Amino acid sequence: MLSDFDLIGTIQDEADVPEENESESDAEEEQPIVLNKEKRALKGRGNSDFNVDFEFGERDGLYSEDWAMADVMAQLKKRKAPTTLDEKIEKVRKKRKIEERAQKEGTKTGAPLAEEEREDEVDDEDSDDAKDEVGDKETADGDDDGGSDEEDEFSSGDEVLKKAGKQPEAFFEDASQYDESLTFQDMNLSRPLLKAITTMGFRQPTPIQKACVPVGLLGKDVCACAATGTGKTAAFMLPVLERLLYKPRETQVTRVLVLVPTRELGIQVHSVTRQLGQFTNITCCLAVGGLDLKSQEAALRAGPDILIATPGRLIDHLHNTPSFELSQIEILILDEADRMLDEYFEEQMKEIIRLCSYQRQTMLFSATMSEEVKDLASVSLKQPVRIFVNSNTDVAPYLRQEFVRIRPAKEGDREAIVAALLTRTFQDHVMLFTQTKKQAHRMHILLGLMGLKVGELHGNLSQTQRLESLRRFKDEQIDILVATDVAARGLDIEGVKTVINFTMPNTLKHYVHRVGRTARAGKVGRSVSLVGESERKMLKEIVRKAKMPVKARVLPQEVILKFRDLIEKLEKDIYAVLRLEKEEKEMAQSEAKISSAQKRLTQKADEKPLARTWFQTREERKKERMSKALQDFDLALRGKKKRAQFLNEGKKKVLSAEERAQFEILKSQMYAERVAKRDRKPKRARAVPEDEPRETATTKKGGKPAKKSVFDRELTNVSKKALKQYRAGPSFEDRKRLGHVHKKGGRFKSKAKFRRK
Ligand SMILES: Nc1ncnc2c1ncn2[C@@H]1O[C@H](COP(=O)(O)OP(=O)(O)OP(=O)(O)O)[C@@H](O)[C@H]1O
Repeated sequence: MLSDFDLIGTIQDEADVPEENESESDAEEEQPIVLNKEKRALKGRGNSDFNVDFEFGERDGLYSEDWAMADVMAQLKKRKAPTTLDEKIEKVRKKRKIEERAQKEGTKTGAPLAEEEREDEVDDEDSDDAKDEVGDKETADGDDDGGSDEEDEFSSGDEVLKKAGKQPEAFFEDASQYDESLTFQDMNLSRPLLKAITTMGFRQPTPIQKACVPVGLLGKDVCACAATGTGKTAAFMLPVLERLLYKPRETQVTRVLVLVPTRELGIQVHSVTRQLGQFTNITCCLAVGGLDLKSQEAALRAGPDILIATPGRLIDHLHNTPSFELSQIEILILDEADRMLDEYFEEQMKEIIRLCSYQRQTMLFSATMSEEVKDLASVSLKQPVRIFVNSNTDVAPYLRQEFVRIRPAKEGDREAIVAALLTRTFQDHVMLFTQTKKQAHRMHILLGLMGLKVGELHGNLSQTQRLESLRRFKDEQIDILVATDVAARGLDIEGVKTVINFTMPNTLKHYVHRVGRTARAGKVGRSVSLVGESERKMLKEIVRKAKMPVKARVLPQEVILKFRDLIEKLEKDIYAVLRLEKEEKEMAQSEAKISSAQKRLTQKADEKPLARTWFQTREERKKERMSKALQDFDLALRGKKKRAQFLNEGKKKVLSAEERAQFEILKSQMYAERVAKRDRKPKRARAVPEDEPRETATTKKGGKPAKKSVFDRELTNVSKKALKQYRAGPSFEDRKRLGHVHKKGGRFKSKAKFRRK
């Protein structure tokens, strides 16, 4: 039955998460019934991309990272909502309990059960778990027609070399092979760094650290790929710190820029950097959104050695913090490089790279790579070294991947299944990913009403709320963190045992990052993803790429029904919590209006704060956003009237469980379609017209002219051909086709006349 679902192992629902130190034996226990040849071979010799003998050093437990976060926490705005969401949930829960008790006392027979009893009842069903047939890998892959071009280009270094018998085109050198016996002591690192490494409990370098640190120390440009949780942060930060120590600053300027896609990741990288540099005098500053602008400005003016930033906030500072510029940047690092170069950050990244010094070392890191990274490597890096310790979309080495099938027309079961999994099987250290902020919020309320300890993390929250959720999850005050993809990349939360995907993520790469929040630093972890009919394609791809057995998890139908029933009964309470939230929000809004009006009355005209500037005008920014949004909808709606109807109606009415799930899936489909379309588009290097003004780091601030912008390099390095073509102007045929050629005396003008001088 399940064989047509392309899975190669089945687990009963009660199967629990293995203890971390049981990873090997557990893997043995749950072997797939049939392994294909490829997997048998892999099992026999271990995973060639990841050294299975490698062990992460034990942390000594004494070290705490709290001090490294202290100044960041001090920047948070202390504004607090009158009541937290959990307090509202508790209020509604209590009210419901009182009502139920009163009802029970009134009518002894036929009364609904108290909530705890309902939960117990559901828990008792554990023993009824169904067993199911399993398919095998051979069958699973039967109708899958091979990998994409991208996969070929970004498969592991060994594979590429074997296949092509030559170096990959865009890269000057491949250094994916590393010296396995290399220790931290062999790396020529200074004593303060070695001391910090020991203090942090790192005993031996991870494979990516062994491969990257020596190359980074040589000052070479690097494009590196290694699985999630394998220590990429230290892999780029150690050579950075060593180079700063080796070549001390002459003037107090910022020499290293690390760009990250999310605020939380910025805070984390900043904290790791401070820990690695704790016995040095290297200074490090964090400039991410959501934190206090003024204290960031002051810190930037002091010229910290290393700056860790998110693109938006960095651009804000570049335009509004006097005397802060990037012309002295010696090392530029893009962490999560494929994300940094995707369409979302495209314009901002162009602006930042343009303002960076030409003479710099550039390092790109991610667990997944994309065409955009390859493009940047070829246009903007100097003879980059390619270090692919893992292939492009490998999941973490000790991750056990499971999937729950959502049957056709049963999309509405998703909430019930997740609730069942979280109450019965995966009760703590769980991250639950949803596609939309709205669904994340709903799941927080729903699970909270069921008595679970839950928090949420997504872009609709204030920065204080976001960090508070993370802290509570790390401190084990909450068991489940419901998050959107904002938490999918880079976050290193110790002890996450399980990642649950409410729907399959946008793309395979998103999947790799989400499930990468568990099974980090050599530990085991588990992912459970709900897969509906329309998401099977991605599942097939995951199964095909998996190096460890992939399992199907089956929940008994009666359990799902019980939870559906429970959710239905809680619907009223969810509404009550949402209403409390709305009331509180409206109240806060009117208070804010009154206080800002009062402020305006008392403020003199010349006291008004200066408006901050941005590299795009308001109009341009709006236009860019609109064009992306339109593209989104255009793609999703092409020939799909049903979707249009759904979207139109969906906004107005209260959605059913089915519709909510469909909306989640639709969101990721829209994204995936857009990415696919973008990848299909032939890429052309941008040639800068000669008359287009080129603003550079130094000319902008009124200094001497800068040497070369990134686009100059594009012109000289890659697109010589494009430049030649551009200078030559459009060909005669092209102009004729475009109607730019006028007949003169019945004859076309000669070709030569249309060539630009
Ligand atoms: N040599 C080492 N020995 C022991 N632990 C290590 C070592 N290097 C890194 N770690 C730990 O491994 C964990 C994962 O590291 P890190 O966050 O840098 O991974 P990553 O590869 O950047 O992951 P992602 O792709 O998700 O961003 C961290 O907790 C880090 O402290």
